[in-house]
Amino acid sequence: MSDRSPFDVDVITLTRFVMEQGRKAKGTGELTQLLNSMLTAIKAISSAVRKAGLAHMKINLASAVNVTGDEVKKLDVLSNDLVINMLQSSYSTCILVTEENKEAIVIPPEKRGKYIVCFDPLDGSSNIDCLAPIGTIFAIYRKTTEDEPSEKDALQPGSNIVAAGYALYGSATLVALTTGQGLNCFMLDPAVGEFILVEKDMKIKKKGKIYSLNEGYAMYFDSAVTEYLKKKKFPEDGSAPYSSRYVGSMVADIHRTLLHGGIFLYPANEKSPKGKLRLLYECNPIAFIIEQAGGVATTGTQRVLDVQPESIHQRVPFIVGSPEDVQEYLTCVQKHQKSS
Ligand SMILES: O=P(O)(O)OC[C@H]1O[C@](O)(COP(=O)(O)O)[C@@H](O)[C@@H]1O
Ligand SMILES: [Mg+2]
Ligand SMILES: [Mg+2]
Ligand SMILES: [Mg+2]
Repeated sequence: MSDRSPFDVDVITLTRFVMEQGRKAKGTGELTQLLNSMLTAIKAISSAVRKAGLAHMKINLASAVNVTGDEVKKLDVLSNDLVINMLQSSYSTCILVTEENKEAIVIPPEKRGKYIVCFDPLDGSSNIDCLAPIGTIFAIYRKTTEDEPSEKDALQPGSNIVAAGYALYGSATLVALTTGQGLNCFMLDPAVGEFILVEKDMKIKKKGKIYSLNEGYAMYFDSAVTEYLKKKKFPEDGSAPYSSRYVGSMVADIHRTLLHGGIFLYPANEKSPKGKLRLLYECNPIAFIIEQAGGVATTGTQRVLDVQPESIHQRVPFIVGSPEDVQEYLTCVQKHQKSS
């Protein structure tokens, strides 16, 4: 049909994209199975997120808190169950690590595959009730040992990631996905129930004009963060001050940073000496994604993807974004390290 037709009859769907990547990699198809199962869970979560208000799913579970001390709202639990069930039935995973389960989940032998998935089923849960954007984050690793699968298999540095992605449930539902050959974005077409390729090989700007962090903790920030923020608000070189944007859902803040450039910070502070964000299912996947787009992700003292994890819910300080912006922050860190 002519390319002026309103209906694209050769549209690149995420399912098609994943199959093509799998063919190129001459793989067994197991990663394709895994990614398609993850996408089914994301579509179901997207549908639940959009119905939550009507289905009274936002009623807080009074007493429920998860292992990292977050109050667990019903949508968190539903999203967690969806991802676990879809991944378990994909016959491609052996270990699952999720924010909502204290222990790693060991897949029964008869359903096992070679992949480990670390995921945050619902990111930004404090924003569910006010209908602000929320997301899902995942990172996929290969099992590297022959012995019985255990939590240890998930304690790999982020540099071992095979594939990583996030879903953003905003004004539309978007999936950003990389299998290590660049970052691609797909938008859900609810009429078709498929994710359509909208941004190929996405790259972040070298430098942006937006900084993003929760300034409510300013009295707890260290001197490097305090100095960095002062430079953004009162530039000494006569340039315009940066804008401040903070949604409080990391996926939303990261996607804006990817699109417009700039820097996102969840640094260590007096109240949270390791920061708040978790290495395995928040910082590593986002760091992998940002590096695929030409950005930088640091703990302030080392590249995030080089951190050797010691426990599955460990937290790290997380500073990520445009290379020149992150470098300017690191210069402040080095200056204050020298003077301390
Ligand atoms: O409210 P704070 O301290 O600024 O923390 C906001 C951060 O907490 C989070 O909501 C933590 O993620 P979860 O909602 O998955 O626990 C991030 O999405 C967000 O960046
Ligand atoms: Mg939480
Ligand atoms: Mg989260
Ligand atoms: Mg979460």
